[in-house]
Amino acid sequence: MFSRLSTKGIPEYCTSLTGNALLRTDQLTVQFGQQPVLENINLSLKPGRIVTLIGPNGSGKSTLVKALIGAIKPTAGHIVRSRDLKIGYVPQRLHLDPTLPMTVHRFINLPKRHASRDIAEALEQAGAEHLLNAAMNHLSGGQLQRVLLARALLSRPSLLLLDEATQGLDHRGVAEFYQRIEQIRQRSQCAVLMVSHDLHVVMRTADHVICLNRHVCCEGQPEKVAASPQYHALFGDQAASTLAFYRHQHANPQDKEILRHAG
Ligand SMILES: Nc1ncnc2c1ncn2[C@@H]1O[C@H](COP(=O)(O)OP(=O)(O)OP(=O)(O)O)[C@@H](O)[C@H]1O
Repeated sequence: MFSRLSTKGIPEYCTSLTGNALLRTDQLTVQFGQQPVLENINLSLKPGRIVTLIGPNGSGKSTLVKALIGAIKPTAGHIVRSRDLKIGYVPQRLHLDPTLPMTVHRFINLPKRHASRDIAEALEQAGAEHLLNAAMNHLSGGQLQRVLLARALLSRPSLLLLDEATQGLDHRGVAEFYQRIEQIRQRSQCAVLMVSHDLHVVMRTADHVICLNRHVCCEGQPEKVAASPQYHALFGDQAASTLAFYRHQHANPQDKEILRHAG
């Protein structure tokens, strides 16, 4: 069923996938020197689904995302990917030389140029159409995230990977960003895997939540995860408040709409 890919640029530990998953990991394990960081991770990403990865600081979330994009080689296990998989990646941070003048237009055309029509469409989807000629080093945190999202969308990804893309945004910015991801998912039916610390928003927007602490502690639909002892052991008081929030929302569905608008 699976075969080694010979496609240039795809690491040899990645194999191809048939069936409806876009990407799957089998017993994925990463160690830095003697330090185990990820142990036996099995996950599956399917078109049109939003999967959120949560876990405490240092639990291996970014390492997992980097392994999925091929930037970190697993110590053991496999990454199994569909042949037509196209990944759009929004990094946690971007380090740009503040003395280097660069417009959004120029940044988005690095390392390769894109047609103006495609750039306009990606910026529009990311809510950044007005930023085309803005200077990169003058962008606010929220504007920069939208530009990074637009850049990731340019490849028309079948899988969008977001590593704490809402870091540093205020509540409203976080809510808007997640709404945008939801619209993109509906429009393109791409799969989304995002790393997040925004537990309330995660519980409201994800289809599937994976709780990571070197290994997968628990996973499933938000309600199941929010009620699990493993989640409570990891997140303590914060977990209790997300569960209360989730139950309140479901007991009062009219509040959902109010919250959606209030962010
Ligand atoms: N290149 C590396 N070399 C050595 N150790 C690393 C490397 N990258 C990450 N680590 C270590 O691996 C562990 C997991 O780091 P990772 O960044 O994946 O965690 P995280 O869950 O994304 O954390 P945070 O929520 O703080 O962003 C940490 O102990 C980190 O110090």
